[in-house]
Amino acid sequence: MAAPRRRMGLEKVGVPLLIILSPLSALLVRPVNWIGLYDVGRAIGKGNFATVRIARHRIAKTKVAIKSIDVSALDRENLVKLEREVKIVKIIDHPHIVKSYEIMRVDNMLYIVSEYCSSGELYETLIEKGRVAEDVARKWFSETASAVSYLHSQGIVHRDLKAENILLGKNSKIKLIDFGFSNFQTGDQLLNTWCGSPPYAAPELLLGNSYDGMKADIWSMGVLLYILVTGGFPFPSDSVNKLKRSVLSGVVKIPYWVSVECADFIRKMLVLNPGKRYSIQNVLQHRWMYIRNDTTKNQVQLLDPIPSSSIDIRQQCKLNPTIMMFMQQHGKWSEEQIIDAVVGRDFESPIFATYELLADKVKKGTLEGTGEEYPRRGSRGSILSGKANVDEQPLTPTISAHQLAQLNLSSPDCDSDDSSNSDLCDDSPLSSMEPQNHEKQFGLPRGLDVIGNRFENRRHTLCASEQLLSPNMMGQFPPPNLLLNNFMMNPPLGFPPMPEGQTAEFPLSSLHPALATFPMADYTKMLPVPKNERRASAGETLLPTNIDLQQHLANLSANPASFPTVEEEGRSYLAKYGGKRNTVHSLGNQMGGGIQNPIPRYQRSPYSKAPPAERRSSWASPSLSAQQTNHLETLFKRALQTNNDMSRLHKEFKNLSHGCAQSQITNEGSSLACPQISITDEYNRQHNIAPSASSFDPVSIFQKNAQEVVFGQRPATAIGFSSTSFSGMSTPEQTTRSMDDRVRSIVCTLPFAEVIEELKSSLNILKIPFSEFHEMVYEPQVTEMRRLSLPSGVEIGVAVLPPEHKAHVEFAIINNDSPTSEMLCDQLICRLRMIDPNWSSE
Ligand SMILES: Nc1ncnc2c1ncn2[C@@H]1O[C@H](COP(=O)(O)OP(=O)(O)OP(=O)(O)O)[C@@H](O)[C@H]1O
Repeated sequence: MAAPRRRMGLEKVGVPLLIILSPLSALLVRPVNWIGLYDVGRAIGKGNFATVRIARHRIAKTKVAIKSIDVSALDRENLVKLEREVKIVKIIDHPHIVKSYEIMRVDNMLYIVSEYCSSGELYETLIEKGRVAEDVARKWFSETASAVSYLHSQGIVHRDLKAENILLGKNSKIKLIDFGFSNFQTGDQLLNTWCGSPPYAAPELLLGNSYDGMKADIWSMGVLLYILVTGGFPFPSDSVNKLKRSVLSGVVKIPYWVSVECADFIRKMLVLNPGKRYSIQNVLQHRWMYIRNDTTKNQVQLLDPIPSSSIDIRQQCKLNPTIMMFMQQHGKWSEEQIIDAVVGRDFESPIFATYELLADKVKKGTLEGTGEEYPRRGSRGSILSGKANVDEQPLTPTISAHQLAQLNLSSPDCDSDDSSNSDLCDDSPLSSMEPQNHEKQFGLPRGLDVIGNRFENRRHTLCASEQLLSPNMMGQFPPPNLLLNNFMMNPPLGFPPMPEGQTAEFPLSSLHPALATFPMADYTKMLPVPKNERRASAGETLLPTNIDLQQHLANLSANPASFPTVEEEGRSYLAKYGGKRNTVHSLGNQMGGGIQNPIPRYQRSPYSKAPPAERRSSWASPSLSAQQTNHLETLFKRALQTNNDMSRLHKEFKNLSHGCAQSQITNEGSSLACPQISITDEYNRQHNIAPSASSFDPVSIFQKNAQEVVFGQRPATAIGFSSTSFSGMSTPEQTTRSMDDRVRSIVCTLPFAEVIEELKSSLNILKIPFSEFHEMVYEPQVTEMRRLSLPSGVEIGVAVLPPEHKAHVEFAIINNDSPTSEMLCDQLICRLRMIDPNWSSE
């Protein structure tokens, strides 16, 4: 039963501060809710094997986050990862990476103490607020890029970059966390271990190839930026196989509201071929990062090169005498002890952590105007002389111990400043734990009733021995897809073949001699575990290797499932979570604890807050229902399985089209919602097909390249059959349409802006309200399109299109049969013709 809820202050520890600080008394007296020099409060996060709790350092009075891991629950791969994480967090130091202060090992538990970020995960913010404006995205993304740049410059790859691993600190400052999958990578070295979260995984990882971890990080950054500016995943899918297929199709659909520069930037990061994908240097230099002056200023500041070893620089500095004195008084440590720990960067010593926490406090004091310079760790010189290398005259005005005390040693009662223990004395059950040993308090899996509701939906990163693919999912490989097959048989540059056996990337023995005796796992041989063990992000064995994939493709099932559209995902997401602050995950660890969340994280699409108008990706192509789309897709796939027997497909489409006339297969009852072939803009671009080319014959393209037809995944995408030539504009979901009399087109020779002005003023004169939307046409370069949307269901699109680069204007009546709409279109066309004698019709 959960302990009674009551507010809990530090005084509940019940042991005088000085006694607590004595190392001896710490051994003898172990109050119920502390570890080392920290008073521990509620849980603020939960991973697969870790629980993260807020805590407060007793001397510095700084809030910290303590990640506790029960090492005895880890298998050897996770043990290796944990030790690697420990090694990496000790050496990294960057303003946009969560700073670690201390590593504690007590019995079976390992504790990582780090800077506390008060504003939660970026992911939660996105779920709460939906997509963000590009300016905000730019700030967050550039801070992330700055952190990644630093890591790469240190030869470290993160390998699990995602919105869930980005926290927001004070002033919405980005702080990167979770180095559980990080590793070192030097030169041209390739990595083999599968790490990360499927929606963020680079294609080379999805294929199980060796990969360049830095380029894989860039792919994840591309996904991150996409999510920031669209609120949805670039490759929405409900299984890893579908995700893989979607990623490998090479199609990245970017909603019209995303700026040209940003769309270009995203595409440069989401390049299939890692050899051609942006590097972090390219990322930092992309023009989108410098669009606004005020942000540019920030960028320069943020992206200033961080010294490759900031630690070296620190070591040239002196220890801050005030802090030293303060520590000697309050911590009862000798000068030598402090110097040894600080200069030696002994993360396993509370002295080092105390110094660092105090130094950061003082630094904060500087920011608040105390004039103090950043006090740094001491130099070895003082140790050689047997004396602290402490300035008699401290560096620039140093705050006094008294000031420091005032700054940091606020009352232990709950208050609102950083040093407050308000989070420690919350009324969560953990704060009022019953007396028990600290292992129980920290490490063992607890029921969610104890942890608190926030974690019901907590997501995890998957580890090596966990798995994502249920046997079911493994059986759902798609039908032979030409693109995918080609890709695998002839991997493009930079996709080396999968090695026969994979090896661990980190020498076990360098972590601990005993680890060298562990047999290494052959990650390729791991078996799938049941579906209910699925995790949100995946470890080494979660995806089949290249070889597995080919095997699966050879044995592929004839039962392909369909893609849900983003719209569908968004709808079901909203229906389930209705804009509430919810994060979703599949909880539980391998040891058996936890709750199963019904929806894996990669399945979700936080396509939440865009107004309905914005969710429409194509201005004049009404959507088919999910069922209709599924049906059409099934027809298509069946045709593929019968050796491209298109005649049957044609026949079936014809039947479907008949139904269409009676509005039986439409959403809106409009004949325009009849099934049509959707051939993406990417397809057209690749094949240099101009939208107005009369030779464009979707049927023959469909027949010849049936396997290359990409089924859209976004709203308003239609697939189907049409035998007439294409007419009209290329939209993100370019749809072939018949020359329906409900669609009128005209090509003007006037400048784009003038055409728009004329249309708008005509509508104003006619007192017809309209909404104006800026959209992008991919034709073949990205071109701006303006859409005027009338409540009566008339949509007007204007774009300057090649080859003549003239303003194409298209009028479509999308959801009514009213003759007034047709008259209105005629009237508007008439006005355009009057002002443009050189107009032509399409
Ligand atoms: N420094 C911190 N400040 C505030 N919250 C934190 C901090 N570190 C971690 N958290 C919270 O705890 C959660 C789990 O932390 P972390 O990702 O490091 O654990 P993990 O075991 O590696 O998780 P996973 O299994 O998902 O990889 C985070 O998502 C975050 O919400």
